[in-house]
Amino acid sequence: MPEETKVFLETPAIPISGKKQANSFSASSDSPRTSSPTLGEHYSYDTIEEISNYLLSRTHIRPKIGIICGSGLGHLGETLSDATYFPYEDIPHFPLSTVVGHAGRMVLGTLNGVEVMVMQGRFHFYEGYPLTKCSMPVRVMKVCGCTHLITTNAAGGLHDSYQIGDIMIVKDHINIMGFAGNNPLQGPNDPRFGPRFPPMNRAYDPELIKIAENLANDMGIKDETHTGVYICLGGPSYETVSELRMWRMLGVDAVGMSTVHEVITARHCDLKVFAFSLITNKCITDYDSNGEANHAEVISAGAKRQDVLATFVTRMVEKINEML
Ligand SMILES: O=P(O)(O)O[C@H]1O[C@H](CO)[C@@H](O)[C@H]1O
Ligand code: HPA
Repeated sequence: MPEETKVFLETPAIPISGKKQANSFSASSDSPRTSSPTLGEHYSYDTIEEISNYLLSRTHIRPKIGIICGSGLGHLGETLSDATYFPYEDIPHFPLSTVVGHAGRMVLGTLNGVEVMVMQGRFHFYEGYPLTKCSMPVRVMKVCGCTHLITTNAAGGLHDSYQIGDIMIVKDHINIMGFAGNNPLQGPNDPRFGPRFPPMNRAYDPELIKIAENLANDMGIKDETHTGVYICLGGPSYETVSELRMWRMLGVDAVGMSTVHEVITARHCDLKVFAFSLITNKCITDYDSNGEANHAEVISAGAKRQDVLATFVTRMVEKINEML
């Protein structure tokens, strides 16, 4: 019997309570209550294991790479072979995706022969989910056996030279929500995930950044690919002209409402991280402009670039797989 099949058969099926907790902010019974309005429900290690076992007991895929698809970028999940699809509403303890362009499914399958797990849709703070909940699936990836996270997003291009459809490889972020006391690692720390005070320099793996830059060159998209700094704002309102000018002054190249909490959670549990933004709109930094940021434009820019992005991610997955 192939080793993979054996693992599948030997993985105990975990009884599922069937309880839905989407949009529920009450503390779970295995967590201490806190008075923080941003902390909400705490996911214990046991709960994360329960979710992971639910997924692994229903597929023979044993992923080493987790992928999060940003707004309008979920098409990648359709390109997997040997795929099992898990709608979020069927996964115990999972929130629901509420944003257009986020299908709300976890997919376990292979990308060019490499076993991966892909989130078609992520969770955002502005949906009403605390950051611990938004980034909980990253811990599920870790417990499922992943060693690497590729996280993608749609973002507004703030750097003058960025055009719609460009890719920005993320080299660093500004955790402005953390400045305001909102961090996904807030609350009790379980050392089985990671240390109380994880470092965040080199959060975006320098070797993976180099590999991605070379890959962009090989793919002939070097001129449309940049390496820059991402900021996650709380949303859902887009930014004012003054806010954008301020971020630009502070060294921000692309603006979004996601990713940073996922990366913090991933580094906390020692996943290697690669992230990129698709520039879906140019940030409006001119008071006289009649343009307005809108989500339809974001989705449509994603749809136009879905094939290039799928190739970019698939080839990154192959490169990472060679390093495993
Ligand atoms: O970051 P992703 O999920 O790609 O989506 C981006 O697009 C939406 C705004 O149009 C926001 O959710 C922003 O974060
Ligand atoms: N601002 C914030 N988030 C975004 C944007 C933007 O311009 N575009 C896509 N996500």
